[in-house]
Amino acid sequence: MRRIPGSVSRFFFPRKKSSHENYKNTEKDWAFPEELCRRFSLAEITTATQCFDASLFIGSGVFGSVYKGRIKVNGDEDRTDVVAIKRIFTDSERQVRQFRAEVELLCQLRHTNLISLIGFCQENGECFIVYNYMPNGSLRDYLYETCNIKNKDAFPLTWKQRLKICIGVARAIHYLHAGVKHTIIHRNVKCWNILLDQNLVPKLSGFVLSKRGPPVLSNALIRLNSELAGTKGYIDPEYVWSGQLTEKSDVFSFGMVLFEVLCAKSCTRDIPECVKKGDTFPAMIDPFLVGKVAPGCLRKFMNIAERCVRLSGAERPTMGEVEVELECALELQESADAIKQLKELGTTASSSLAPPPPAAAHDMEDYTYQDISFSEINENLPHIYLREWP
Ligand SMILES: Nc1ncnc2c1ncn2[C@@H]1O[C@H](COP(=O)(O)OP(=O)(O)OP(=O)(O)O)[C@@H](O)[C@H]1O
Repeated sequence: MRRIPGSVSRFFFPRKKSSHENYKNTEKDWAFPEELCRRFSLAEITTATQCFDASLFIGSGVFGSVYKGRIKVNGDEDRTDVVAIKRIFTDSERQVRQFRAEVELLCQLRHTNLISLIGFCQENGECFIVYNYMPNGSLRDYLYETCNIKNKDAFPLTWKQRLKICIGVARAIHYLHAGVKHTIIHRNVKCWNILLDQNLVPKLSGFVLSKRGPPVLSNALIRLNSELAGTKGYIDPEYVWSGQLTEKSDVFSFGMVLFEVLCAKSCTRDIPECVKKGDTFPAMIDPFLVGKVAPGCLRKFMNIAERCVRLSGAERPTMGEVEVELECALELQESADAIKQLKELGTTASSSLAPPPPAAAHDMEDYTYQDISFSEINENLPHIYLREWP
């Protein structure tokens, strides 16, 4: 049985010493296919970020610091585009390798629900990745890091907005697993890596840990022997035990995201605390959603989430199945809302001569959940969230 290194924090990496000291200055050794994306100069990056001015700093993650910037993307001299520039931490050879791998991977992918790579820069020992700027930040901000919310008008996200975000992310992961020549396993699906554009369209990001598998030829699961990497709380326990990464590892992490979306709580911190206290469903559901989610839709959504986080990968659905079932959950919500609205219109019309204005979903009477049995999911909650690490 594999053991996670003692210093478990957000990420798991076995540490490897750099094999040669000069790794930062190897930009010339990188035969990067430049026709696939722009290579920016360090001067362009410095100008774009006004010398990394603190006012343009967006935030920092494990792999680098992100700045908002303005840069000339096309040849047009007068036009600059708003971008996000990640200044990669380059303390080790591993980080430089990961930077190159992310650039090489992202420049070959195109999907509405994936973050777009605009270009990169590697110069003077510094590495940068330039992405499309996402004005609405990350899904995490809207669920449980609400102090970071950029657009207060969009908070709290409605249930249908959340469902559409989940469907978009499921499409992106399905594309990675089955829509490209070589299957890609993201390995770090989490709410922080789901960015939202101006229309709240989700864009999956954070490809630094992604792994490319063999060509997609059959329905057989891709199994990659890979060193352990991911984020605690989202990482597939089967991958932790076996060291074998499969597409189902992304399915597990996505299942955790689904629970976070429903509860507006973090699966690494808040949900385990609630479960320890003995909280159960439906009390764990985000209070803003209670009564707004149609019972049929809730049943379907919880069923998908519960199957995604099963201990055995073989028992989890594929991302294609998850995508279709989430679309079905959205249809269930829309048809329940339509029926309820019609009923309410009928009641009001019969008690008044003037035709009432159409009721918005949030004005309608609340749904109730007494017909749903939560016992199975409630029994499983400790197994899902209070798992002992091997
Ligand atoms: N393209 C982007 N547009 C707007 N904001 C972004 C973009 N990419 C990242 N950010 C924001 O920059 C901050 C740092 O992001 P980064 O991806 O480096 O780390 P993270 O997602 O917080 O964590 P981790 O490194 O653990 O994945 C986050 O607040 C993130 O939402």
